[in-house]
Amino acid sequence: MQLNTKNSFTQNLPADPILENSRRQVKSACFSYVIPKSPSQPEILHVSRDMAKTLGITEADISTKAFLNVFSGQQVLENTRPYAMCYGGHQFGNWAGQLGDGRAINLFEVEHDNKHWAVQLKGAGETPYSRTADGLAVLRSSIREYLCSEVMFYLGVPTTRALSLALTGDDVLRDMMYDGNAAYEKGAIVTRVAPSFIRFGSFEIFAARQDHKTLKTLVDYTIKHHFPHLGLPSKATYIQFFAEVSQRTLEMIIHWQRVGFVHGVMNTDNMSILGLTIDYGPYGWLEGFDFGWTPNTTDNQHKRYRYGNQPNIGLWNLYQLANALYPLIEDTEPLEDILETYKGDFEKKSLEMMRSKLGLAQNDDQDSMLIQDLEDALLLTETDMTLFFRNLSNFKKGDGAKGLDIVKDAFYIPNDIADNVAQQWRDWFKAYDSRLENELLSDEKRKVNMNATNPKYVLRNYMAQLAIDDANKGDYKRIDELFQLLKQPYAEQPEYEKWFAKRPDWAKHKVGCSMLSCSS
Ligand SMILES: Nc1ncnc2c1ncn2[C@@H]1O[C@H](COP(=O)(O)OP(=O)(O)OP(=O)(O)O)[C@@H](O)[C@H]1O
Ligand SMILES: [Mg+2]
Repeated sequence: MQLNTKNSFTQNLPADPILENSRRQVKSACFSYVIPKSPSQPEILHVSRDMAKTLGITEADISTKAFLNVFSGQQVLENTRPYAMCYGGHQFGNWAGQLGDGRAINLFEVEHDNKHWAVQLKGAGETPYSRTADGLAVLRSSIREYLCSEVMFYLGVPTTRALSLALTGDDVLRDMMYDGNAAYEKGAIVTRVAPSFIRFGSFEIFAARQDHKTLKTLVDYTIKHHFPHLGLPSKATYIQFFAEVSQRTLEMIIHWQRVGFVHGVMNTDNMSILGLTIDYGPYGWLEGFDFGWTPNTTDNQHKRYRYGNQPNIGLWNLYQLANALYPLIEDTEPLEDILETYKGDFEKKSLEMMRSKLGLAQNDDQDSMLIQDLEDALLLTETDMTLFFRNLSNFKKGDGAKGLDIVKDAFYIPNDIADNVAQQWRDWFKAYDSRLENELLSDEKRKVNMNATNPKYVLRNYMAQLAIDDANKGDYKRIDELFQLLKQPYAEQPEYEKWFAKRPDWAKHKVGCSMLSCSS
């Protein structure tokens, strides 16, 4: 395996001088050197071929001992030096102090085809940032992270990627529902890839410690390496930097809303500075369309990170980042303007996104009303988001009276739609139908456009759980089946039609399907 490795992060940023792998507060440094734990019986379960190719890893490389060793933490490549990054974060609205890579270990960077990637193992053992935990990850959460990050990529959502999923051969103790029933589970490692894993919390930690020198070093590094088009460091450049991060964050969240993805733990330590979805923990996919839904049981009470609140939380998190950058800018006004812009852009971009889901290429002043009425109707009875929007593309001009039949499959209890609900839907379809009269595209063309924005297949919560249940029994075929299916989430793929269906009844209240804890 010939990788064109680089070490720009460690070469350009201050290192923790202590080399011992013990838990500690790390000051004035962006990272600590650390060696991954040696797995006792590593095994590669799945590899993302596209991702491998992007890094310059060939098909032949994938089956080598070197590939297994490097991406299970067994072997450190020559001329590379693994490290864990220091960051802090606001968790559920409160400053949590130093967090850092407690179980992520960066291996190296790779340059290939003029692109620069950071490669890291998640679950490869303890680091100075592990606090009270073990640095490990279990198979169930690793399958979820591995599949979902690649699925998001194929859905066109900005995201960190995954290269491989490996078993370590070691058991890991977890109390999955935090109810005193701890049990051993299989340990696993996901190799993650992104241009950078720097988070909002990477900056917050230095601002909180009033270490403005290291803060500036990290901001300048980030701009030079990841936002080079913004130019040399200056106050104006820092403001531009914040504006671009805001924009990217908003764009990412609008994509989440489009596909029905609920992140589940939008703490500032889980916000990428590049606007990539990061940390696939207790995330979930909407089944019934519901602004109030979150899969994360830890957040059950306040539902801070519910579907409908994600854009607001994006803004809240950007406030924290603005506070962290303030010492370098010393002027609140431009930062406040950018946050105001986020609010306006959010309205604009949500409307654009919903228009595209409805196949509306023209602008009409009444569209926000039409969309509001649709959202009201979707909330009346449990209505599957993915099925609804996908089936809506079969609607043809003049179909007003048939609308309900066209989307009927999306209702969880189709035979039990109350008269007033049915009436509300009929009214909505009538309005939609007359709105379509302003559209210039043919029914066929509109359908093509809608199907490019409304996925036919997503990683439904129960689908990942089926793959996990099989994997816990030693059968890994379902991981590959879902991987292959979700590489083309917008394509019809008739051979996979069985996955174009509502959540089955058994999954409604099952742990791992509708409920997820942070235990991973
Ligand atoms: N098993 C663990 N061992 C050590 N540290 C952990 C463990 N699980 C979580 N942490 C740490 O707790 C903090 C919050 O955890 P969170 O669940 O957001 O992250 P994560 O899933 O471990 O990682 P990432 O954000 O890199 O995807 C992070 O600092 C993380 O490294
Ligand atoms: Mg995290």
